[in-house]
Amino acid sequence: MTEVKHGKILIVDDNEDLLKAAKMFLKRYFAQVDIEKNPEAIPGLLNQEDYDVILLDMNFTKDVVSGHEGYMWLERILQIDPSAVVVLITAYGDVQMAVKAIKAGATDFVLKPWENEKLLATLYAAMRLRETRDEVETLKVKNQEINREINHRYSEIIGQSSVMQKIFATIDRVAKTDANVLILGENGTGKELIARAIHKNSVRQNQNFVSVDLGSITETLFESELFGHKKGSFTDAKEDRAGRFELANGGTLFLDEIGNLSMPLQAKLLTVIQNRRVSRVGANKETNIDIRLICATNMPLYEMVKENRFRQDLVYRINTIEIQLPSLRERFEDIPLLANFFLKQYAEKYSKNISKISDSALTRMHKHTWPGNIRELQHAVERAVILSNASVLQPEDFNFNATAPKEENPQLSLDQYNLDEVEKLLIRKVLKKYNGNITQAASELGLTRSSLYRRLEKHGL
Ligand SMILES: Nc1ncnc2c1ncn2[C@@H]1O[C@H](COP(=O)(O)OP(=O)(O)OP(=O)(O)O)[C@@H](O)[C@H]1O
Repeated sequence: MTEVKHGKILIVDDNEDLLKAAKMFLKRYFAQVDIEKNPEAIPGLLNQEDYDVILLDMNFTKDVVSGHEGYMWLERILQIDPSAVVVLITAYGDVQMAVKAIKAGATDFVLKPWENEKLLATLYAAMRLRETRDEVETLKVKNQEINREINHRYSEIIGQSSVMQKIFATIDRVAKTDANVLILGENGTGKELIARAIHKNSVRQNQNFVSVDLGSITETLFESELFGHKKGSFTDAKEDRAGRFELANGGTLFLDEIGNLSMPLQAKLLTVIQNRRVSRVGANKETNIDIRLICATNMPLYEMVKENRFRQDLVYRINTIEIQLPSLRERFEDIPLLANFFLKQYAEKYSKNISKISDSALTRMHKHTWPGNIRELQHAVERAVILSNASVLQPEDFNFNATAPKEENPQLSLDQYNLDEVEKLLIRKVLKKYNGNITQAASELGLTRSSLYRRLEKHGL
């Protein structure tokens, strides 16, 4: 079976014999080989074709050997396509000139007269460079798109209550500093939203914001996830991988659910935060890391310190600035604002002509305790928007009854064989056991937090 040829090469040289010979040889290896003896045609050609490698002579005018023309055309090419891969053709003795050209942005050079094998090897290496540059470009664009999408999702922090106003003022003050921030608050109160807002308003805004849910990382994978690993350092380490600390280098690292870390892992984390250096699992070399650290938890960290379940020295490292987010129950006055904000968002998303939430529905919302806080309100509005056919949302569009605990101590009965009902009862029971703590409930149920959220949503809990 013949190998499929790929790659587009352009050769620009004033020597027609050289052009023909090179084309004859190279077209056996590349999908397209174009030749051109007049460099003035380069801009036009680059507009028509996306060449992987351009092989460029350095002198075009008869008896001129200065190489100036080569530099000039190299510069032009890189202006048109900054990621172009240009290999220069130079005569013996011009090596100094070629080195200078590489400094000016050329990828490599070949000496005239060349050996075909050497030319081929140089072009293959140049092609690989082009592919890598293309991949990096694609990844950059993808990364920007993902960030734009996430930033859009986290773009607005709604709240007029005095407690939220104080939080906004704190964000303004701390964002510009590099101080470590600890955000405390129940599930769904907006801890990640605040962390992203701090990053977005900081000098690190154009660098990565890397979020790690420590509650969902297993003890065995902790080091490899956070610090990275070298290929072969353990069975599943199929290739070298950077950890989250390295990925966040220059930017912000958000460690969510820090209260869930076991004592041994707290010690490991403390060492890295203190030294600001990480070494990948299986590697000897350490890398300096420059991160802004934001941590969050819904656990009572200070009580845990008293009970020796959380290291005091670690708390002191992470809590330079502390932000305590209120539960939704503590800022009922923000409910109409938040509910209308979500209404607008979901009416648009699901193309529904719903303009309002009725006063009676808003009054009913004030009576609800919102154990899942803003996330619960957001889901409640989303569900109502999907299910309603009217232009104004009414109390019955919200699943308030289902949300109120129906029985104090839900029991599983042996004659209940409906799997959905059993699942619902079980989730309620476990949630009750952990006072609504999603992370702990999910861990007991053997679920990730997001799959527990999906089930809460499904059962209207
Ligand atoms: N003040 C707010 N304005 C608008 N949306 C908010 C606000 N607070 C939270 N949300 C939304 O509520 C949802 C939950 O917020 P977020 O994930 O930041 O909470 P969290 O406290 O980090 O939750 P968890 O403890 O479960 O990780 C998100 O979709 C977020 O956009």
